[in-house]
Amino acid sequence: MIAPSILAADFSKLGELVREVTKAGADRIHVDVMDGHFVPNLSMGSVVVKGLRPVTTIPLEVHLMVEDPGRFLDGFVKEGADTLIVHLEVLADPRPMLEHIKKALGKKVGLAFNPDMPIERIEPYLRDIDLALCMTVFPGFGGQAFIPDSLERLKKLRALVNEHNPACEIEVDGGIDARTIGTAAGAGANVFVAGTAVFGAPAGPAAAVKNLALLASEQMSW
Ligand SMILES: O=C(CO)[C@@H](O)[C@H](O)COP(=O)(O)O
Ligand SMILES: [Fe+2]
Repeated sequence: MIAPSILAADFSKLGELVREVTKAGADRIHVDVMDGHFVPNLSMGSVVVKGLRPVTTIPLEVHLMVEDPGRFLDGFVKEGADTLIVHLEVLADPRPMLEHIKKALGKKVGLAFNPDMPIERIEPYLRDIDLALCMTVFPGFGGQAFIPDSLERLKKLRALVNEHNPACEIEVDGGIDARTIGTAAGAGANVFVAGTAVFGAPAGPAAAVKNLALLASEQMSW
C-alpha cells in the first residue's frame, strides 16, 4: 500500500494533488503533524484534514509527531481522520491511549517509533495496534535519506508481527523512493509512506504512485 505524504506537496494545489494520487491508486493519504517540540519543525493541524476530507474517499492517516498527542485526537477525529498514529517516545504507558483511540474514538491506531528505538520495545503493544510505523529517518523533515540499518530492524519487526498479530500493518516512513521501496518491502514492510518520491517526481505524482506500488509488490515475499 502506498501512502503519499502531503508534506512534500505544493500546498497551493493540495486538493488537486490529492485527487490525482487517489485516482492513481494511492491507498491512503499521510498527514504529518509536527509541533516544534517533539520534532524541530512545525507543519499542519486538523484544518488540513477538514479541507481534504471531501476531496478523497481513501483513508486519511494522521502521523502525530507531537509531545502531547492526547490533546489533539478529538479534533482530528471530528474533521474526518481514519487512523491516528502516536509516537512511543512520548508515552510513558501507551496502552490507555491506544485503547482510547480504538475503543472510545473508534479509529484505527498506529504506534510510531524512531530509528533509535529498540524493536523489542514495540513487542508488548503489537496486539493493541493496527499499524506499526517504523521511522526510516529521524522525524521532522521530508526529503531525508533512508537509514540502511532500518532493513535489519524491519526483519525483526516482521518476525514479531507475524508471531503476535499478523494483521498488524508495518509501515515505513522516510526516504522511501524507487531505490529503497523494494528492499523495505523485502524486509517486511507492507505500507509505504512517500512524500518527495511522489510529489517531487519528475514524471508526476500519478506515475510515481503506480511505479512505487509495482516495485513494492515485486519484493513482498515474506
Ligand atoms: O514523518 C515524516 C517526516 O518526519 C514523513 O512522513 C515525511 O514526510 C516523508 O517524506 P519523504 O522522506 O518521503 O520525502
Ligand atoms: Fe510521517
